[in-house]
Amino acid sequence: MAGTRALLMLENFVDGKFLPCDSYLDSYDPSTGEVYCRVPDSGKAEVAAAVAAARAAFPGWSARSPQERSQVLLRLADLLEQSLEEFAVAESRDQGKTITLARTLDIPRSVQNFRFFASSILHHTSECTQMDHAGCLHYTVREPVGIAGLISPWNLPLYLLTWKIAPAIAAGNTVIAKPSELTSVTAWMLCQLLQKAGVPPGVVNIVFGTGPRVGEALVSHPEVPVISFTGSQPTAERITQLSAPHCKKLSLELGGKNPAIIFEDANLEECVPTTVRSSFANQGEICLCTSRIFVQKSIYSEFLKKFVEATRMWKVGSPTDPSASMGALISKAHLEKVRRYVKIARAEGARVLCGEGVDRLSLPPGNRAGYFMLPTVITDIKDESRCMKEEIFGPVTCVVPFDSEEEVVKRANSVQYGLAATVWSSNVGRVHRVAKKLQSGLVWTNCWLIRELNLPFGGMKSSGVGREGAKDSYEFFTESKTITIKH
Ligand SMILES: NC(=O)c1ccc[n+]([C@@H]2O[C@H](COP(=O)([O-])OP(=O)(O)OC[C@H]3O[C@@H](n4cnc5c(N)ncnc54)[C@H](O)[C@@H]3O)[C@@H](O)[C@H]2O)c1
Ligand SMILES: N/C(=C\C=C\C=O)C(=O)O
Repeated sequence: MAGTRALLMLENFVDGKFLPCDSYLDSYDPSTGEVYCRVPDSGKAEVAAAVAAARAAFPGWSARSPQERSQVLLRLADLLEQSLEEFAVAESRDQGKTITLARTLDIPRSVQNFRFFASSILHHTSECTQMDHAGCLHYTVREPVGIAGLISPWNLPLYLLTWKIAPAIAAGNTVIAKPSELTSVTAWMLCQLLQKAGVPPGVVNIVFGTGPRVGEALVSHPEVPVISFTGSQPTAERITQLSAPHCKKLSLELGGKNPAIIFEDANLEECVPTTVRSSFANQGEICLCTSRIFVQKSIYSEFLKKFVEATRMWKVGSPTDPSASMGALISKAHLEKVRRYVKIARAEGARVLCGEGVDRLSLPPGNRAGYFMLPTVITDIKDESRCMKEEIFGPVTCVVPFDSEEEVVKRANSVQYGLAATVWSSNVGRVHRVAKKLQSGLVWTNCWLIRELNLPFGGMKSSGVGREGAKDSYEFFTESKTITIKH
C-alpha cells in the first residue's frame, strides 16, 4: 500500500509534451518494499501517438547537420551534469543501488554518453573507390534509419538508456524509448531536460509500461524499422520473433555468465578486491559481473581465504548510507529467485562460505522490508550445476579450482553465454593467449569494467547480436548507400 505520502506520478513524453495515461502500475522503492511511484501502463495507443510524433519530427531532425545535432547533445549533457545529484538520488531510490554508485557511475556515465556521441558523430568518414577502366567513381553515404525503438533494462537505468538515445539521435534518427517498468523515474526526469537542451518535439519520445504491452506494441509497429534492445535472452527471443515479419534491424545486448580466470602468478593484492567488486557491484546486477571464478590450484586456498574475508567486508545497507557497498536488489521476485539459486547449490552438495544462510544481515529498521541480501560465495560446486551455468544476476559468485591453461579455457567457454571475462596473470604472453581463446565479446585482463566507448561492446553466443560503440552504434543507427558516378 502506498501509505499516506503522495506518490510520484510519471507521465509519458510524446511530441515534447507530458501526457497522462488511462492506467498506471505501482513502482516500489526496493530499499523499503513500499510503493512510492506510479508508472504509466501504456499500450498500442500510446505507441501510435509516439510514432506519429517521431514521424513528423524526422524530416527536420535528420536534415540538421551533425554539428547542429552535436550542439544539442552537448547542452543535454551539461544540463544533466548540473542535476547530477538529483538524478543520483532518484536512481538510487528507484533501483535500490547505493547513492554512491549512482553518483560515481550511473549518472556521470549518462552525461558521458551524450558528450561522447556528440563528439564521435563529427568524425565519421565514408568510403570511396575508383574504377578507372569503367570510368566510374563509387562512394558510400550513410543515412539515419528513421524511427528507432529503444528498450532498456532496470539494472543501470539511465546509463543504458542514454547509451542508446545518444547515438540514435546523433545520427539523425527520432526515437521512441521504453525504459524498464521497474525503473522509469530518471528517464522521466530526463524528459524535463530535453526541451531546455533544444531537442525538438517528437525527436525523443518516451512511453512507459510493461514489456508484453507497450514493449511488444513498439517492436511490432511497422513504422519502427530498427530496435535496439538490452535485456534478457528470453525477451530477445520474443523480440526477434515479433520483428521477423518486418525484417527489422536488431541490436541485442543480453546476459552473461562471466568467468574470472586467476593464475598462480596473479597479483592478489589487486585481484582480490577487484574480483569482489566485479562479483558484487550494483548487487551483482550488472551483465558484466563475474559469477564463475576459476583459481589455479596452487593458490586456491590462499585466494579463497582472502576473497571470503574481503567479501565479508562489503557492507550491505541502506542505499543512502555512504559506508554501504551494496544496496537492495530490484524486486521481491528477483530476490527470491537469487536466493533460490543458493538453495539449489546447497541441495546439489555445494558449500556456501559466506552470505546467504551463513551470516546475519543487519539493517536499519526502515529497511527491513527491503529486498536485501548479503554477498554470497559458493564453492565445491560442479561446472554442470545450475549456479555455474545460468545467469543469476545477483550477489552470488562461485569459486572453483583448475590445473592448466588449456583446461580452464575449455571450462570457461562451456556455457551458452559469451559476454565478459577477466584474466589475472603477470605473464603477458599468457594473458594474450588466453584472451584470444575465450569466447567472450569483452576480456579485461588484470582489471574490470574499464570502458573505452570507441571500441565495440557486446557479446558472443547467447549474450547478444551486434555491438555498440562509436563506429558500431553509428553503423547500426544508419543505413549505408553505395552511389556510382559514371564520368
Ligand atoms: N549485455 C548488456 O549490455 C546488458 C546490460 C544490462 C542488462 N542485461 C541483461 O538484462 C537482463 C536483466 O534485465 P531485465 O530483467 O530488465 O530484462 P528483461 O528482458 O526482462 O527486460 C528488459 C526490457 O525489455 C522489456 N520487455 C520485456 N518483455 C518484453 C517483450 N515481450 N517485448 C518487448 N519488450 C519487453 C522490459 O519491460 C524491459 O524494458 C539480464 O539478463 C542482464 O544480463 C544485459
Ligand atoms: N553497455 C554497457 C554496459 C552494460 C552493462 C550491463 O549491465 C556499457 O558500459 O556501455
